[in-house]
Formats: sequence, structure tokens, C-alpha cells
Amino acid sequence: MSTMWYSLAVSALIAHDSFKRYETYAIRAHTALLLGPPTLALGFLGSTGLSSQSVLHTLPLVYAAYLGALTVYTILYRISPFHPLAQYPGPLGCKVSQWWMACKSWSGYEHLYISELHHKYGDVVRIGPNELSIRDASAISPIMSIAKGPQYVGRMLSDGIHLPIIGIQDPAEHLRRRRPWNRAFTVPALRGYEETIARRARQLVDALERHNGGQVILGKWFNYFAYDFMCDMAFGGGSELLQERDNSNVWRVLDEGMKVGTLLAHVPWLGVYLSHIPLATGALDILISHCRMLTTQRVQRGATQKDLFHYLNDEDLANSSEKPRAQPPLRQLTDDGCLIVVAGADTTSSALTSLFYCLLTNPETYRRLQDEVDKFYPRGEDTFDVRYHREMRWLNAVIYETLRLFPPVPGGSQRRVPHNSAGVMAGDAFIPPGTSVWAHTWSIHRDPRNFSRPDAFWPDRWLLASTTLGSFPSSASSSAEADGVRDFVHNEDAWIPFAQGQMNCVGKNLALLEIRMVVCALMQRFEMRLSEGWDAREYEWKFRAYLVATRPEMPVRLRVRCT
Ligand code: HEM
Repeated sequence: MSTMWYSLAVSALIAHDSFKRYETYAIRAHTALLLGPPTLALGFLGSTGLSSQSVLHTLPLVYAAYLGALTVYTILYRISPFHPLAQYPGPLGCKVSQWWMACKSWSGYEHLYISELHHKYGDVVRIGPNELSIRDASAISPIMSIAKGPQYVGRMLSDGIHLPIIGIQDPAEHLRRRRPWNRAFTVPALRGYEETIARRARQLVDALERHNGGQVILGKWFNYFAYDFMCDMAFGGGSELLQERDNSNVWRVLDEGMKVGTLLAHVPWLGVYLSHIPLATGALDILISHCRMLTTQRVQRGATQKDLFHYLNDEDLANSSEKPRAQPPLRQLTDDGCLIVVAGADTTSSALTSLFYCLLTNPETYRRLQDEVDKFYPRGEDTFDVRYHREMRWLNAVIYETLRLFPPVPGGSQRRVPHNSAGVMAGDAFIPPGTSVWAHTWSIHRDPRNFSRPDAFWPDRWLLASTTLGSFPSSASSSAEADGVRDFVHNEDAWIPFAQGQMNCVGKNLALLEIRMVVCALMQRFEMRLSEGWDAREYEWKFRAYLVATRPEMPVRLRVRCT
């Protein structure tokens, strides 16, 4: 009998080592490692001549002892000085289990929690048993060159094999999958989407005009706009929220699905298990099935215009010498289709809502932008003619500053150092193999070592520092002095709302184009102000992160301009 207990203890040790070494999400491997040894032990007991009743009585004890030993080994190892991340500080809960951060993420304030941890522990914090968050700007570039992390396995209820491009961990496969995406966002391709943006933005303006003198929840309208446009742009149509409103609760499903997805991002293995149970995750299941349906319909229907799937389905290569070896599998296309709505619509709507929040709480900035829009697009001038965008320095400064202060993906990007590598140096930190690591956008954007007055909405900083947006204006310089900013700090490398490097946001230029077109159209047509009685501080309090930031309802009064 004692030999059996001893063997069980050793088996638990071996199982712990296998989990640690291979970190597999394969359900068969989990079953074998979790249930195999105690089942064998019970078989052994049966063969010693023990009655089946005694074996049955011992059964719970054997399983409990084995799983208990496995749990104890795991916890002891994670908090021991032998763990590769032992040198990095962090809360005990984070070191012990990923469930700690999973629970924190449910509130939507994970970005603030991690920011607090950085204040308390410094630039490198252990936020999971095998996970680090880094606030040091010099670490951004090395982190962004590492392969993607496993969060999307859980987030997308993946089987661990099929994933949208954003979650592909093998760099060579990511590069292969990225090629059609890159073709879809070249300058000529972007030009092809301008008319669709303009059509939807016109529809937005018309719909808002019907509320002249009244109150609207502006963010909702941006949701409708962004979703309708993204469906046009990706699938060649399929949504009319601007016309019909959100009767089928697309956005509620999206918000709820993202919440569940955020929890699962911390425990990817659970996402793999739930992917085998139909409707186990409610909204997330509905969201993913809906996106799969849109993609399948689009692929079966074929192209009616040069939409995103024109490129993702290699239709653009039909007459080219660069012919693909084979048509992309439907599963690959539907996996990417699931990403498009979240990556393309939710983020852009979040950015637009935050931008108008910043404008409406900063009347001077609002007025300057109004003047700039009136200068380039006086009444009667087509705001959808994008040729002036580059010259609109204040508009660009306002956009950059909004994305700094309220990044639509506040947590940033996760990467994972491959198990079979030698580790990576990121800034001063050594990141051992098998470690997931985040460059924490929220903390980096609000670090005074990167940006003066980091918590203030101060678009002038972009003019002050500008190399890309124009020359250094003397008026901005004096306003900095008046504001008491003597040692002006501005580190553009630390501005990462779209991440950085080859695996960054491929839709960055499309997003900026959409934002500029919508802002110009709305500023030319309307005067806006926040509804009286609404506490503007609510926006910051209720700005939550479920991968993409969910924004509180912001009531706005608007009036059609007479000029
Ligand atoms: C303001 C709007 C947007 C923001 C702030 C934003 C931000 C981001 C971020 C932070 C990532 C993660 C990159 C990484 O893992 O390092 C990402 C990835 C991605 N975004 Fe965006 N995004 C925006 C708009 C868009 C739009 C309009 C599209 C168009 C469909 C898009 C498509 C994608 C795709 C496909 C990826 C995955 C890229 C890859 O892994 O290669 N995004 N985005």
C-alpha cells in the first residue's frame, strides 16, 4: 500500500513537470496527466486482491491525494526561489494562479489594477505564475518582436489550433497569414474604402440631424456607424444599424462576449474546454457564430466590391503572377472574420467616443478644432475629400492625444517567449523562455518619464514635439511655459495604441482615416455640448477594459450649425 502512495506522489511530481514543460492545451494530455496515475493506482489495488468495495471506498482518497499533491507541488514551485520569475515582484495571488488576474479582469478595471501594481512594484511586475507586465518604454520594441501570446486561445474559444491572425503564435505562420492583410491595407486599397466610409459617415450625419436640438447618446451612434462600415468593408454589407437601430442587440452581445472572452484570456485552457460545449459561454458563442455566418455568406456569395475578403480570400491574386498555391481554407477565413468586428468596429467606435468626450470637456480644444475644420472645410466644402487631412495639425494632435489618454486597447499586446528559446532581454529585464509578457499600454502612456503631465488631455504636446505633423509652433511653445512645463518630455516611441512592429495593428491607417472623416463631418455640421446634469467624471470612472474599452453612455446635446 505504501508503495502505491509513494508512486502516486512521484507521478504527481512528474505530471507537474510535464505541465510546466509543455504547457499543452490538449484535452487528451490533460486527461492522461490528471486521471491516468490515480486510475492506474486503483487498478493496482484491485490486483492485490482487495475487494471491489474497498477499492471503491479508497477511490475518492486516491484521486484527492494525487490531485492535492499536484496542486501543492505547483503552488510551492510557483512561489519558490527556483521559479524563473522568482526575482520579479508581484502580489502572491498572481504568482500562485492565473485565476487571480482572471477575477480582477471581470470588473473591467484590470488596466488600473496593473497600473497600481507598477506604481507599487516598479517597471516589471509578475502578474501571473508565468506572466510579466512591463512599463519600461525601452522594453517595448524587444517585446513586440516576440511571438504572440496564448490569450486568444481562450478569448476566441479556440481548439488551440485554429486562431484568427491576431492570436497566431508561430511567427512564420503569422507572417504567412499577414500577407493578404497587408495587401488589404495598402494605400490604393485604403483609397478604395474611402467612398464606403463617406457613405456611412453621411448616413450618420443625416441620422443625427433628425435629433437637431435634442439629446443623443453619441457613443451608440458611433457603434452603429463603425459596425455598419466594418460589415460593408469586410463582408460587402450585411448590417444596417444606422437605419434600423440595434434591434437584434448586436452590441450587447459584443460587449458581453468580450467580457467572458477577457476572463478566458487569462485561463486559455478553459476556453479550449468550453469550445467543445455548445453555447457554454452564451454571448461569446453567439458573437463568434454570428461572425462565422457573415464570413461564410460572403465567401459563398463572392465579391461585389473590393472588400476585405477580396484580399483575404486571395481573389485579388486571380490574375496576378503571384498566384496562391491553394485557396485559403474556409475555417481560416471564418477565424479571421471573427476578429474583424472586434478589431475593426469596437476599437474605432471607442476611439471616436473618447475623442468627443475629450473635446466636449475641453471647450478651448473644441473651439480650435472647429476653427481648423471651418478653415479647411467651410460650409459647402466636401468633408470627405481627404486631401487636407495631413495638413490638419490640430485634428491630428487631438486624435493622437485621445489615443494616448484613452487607448481603445488599454492592456496592450501580449507576447510569449517560446519555450525552446534562450529568453529575451527587454530593457533591463531578462524574460525567460515560456514567459508571457505585456507592454502595458495604459501604464506606459501615463508614465511621466514618457509624457509631461501624463494624466492631462493636452494635444499641444504633439505640436510641441512634432516632427511628423509639422514644424515647432511658437504659440505652442509659449503655452507649454504658461502651463509650467519646463522640462518637456515627449517620447513618441512610447505611444503604442496600435502596438508596434511587424505584428502590430494592420488596420491603423484605416482607423485613422475613419476617425478623421467622421470628426470633420460632425464638426462641420453640428454644435455639440454635454447634456447638463451629466457628471463628466463618470466617463473616466466607467471606462472599462474587456480587451477593447467599453465606454459609458455619454449624453450629448446637438444643434445643426447655421454658418
Ligand atoms: C483606433 C482603432 C484601433 C486600435 C486602437 C487598434 C489596436 C490594435 C492593437 C493594440 C492590436 C494588437 C496588435 C498586437 O498584437 O501587437 C491590433 C491588432 C489588429 N488590428 Fe487593430 N486597432 C484599431 C483598428 C483596427 C481596424 C479598423 C482594423 C481593420 C479591420 C484592425 C485590424 C486589426 C488586425 C487584423 C489585428 C491583428 C494584426 C496581427 O496580429 O497581425 N484594427 N489592433
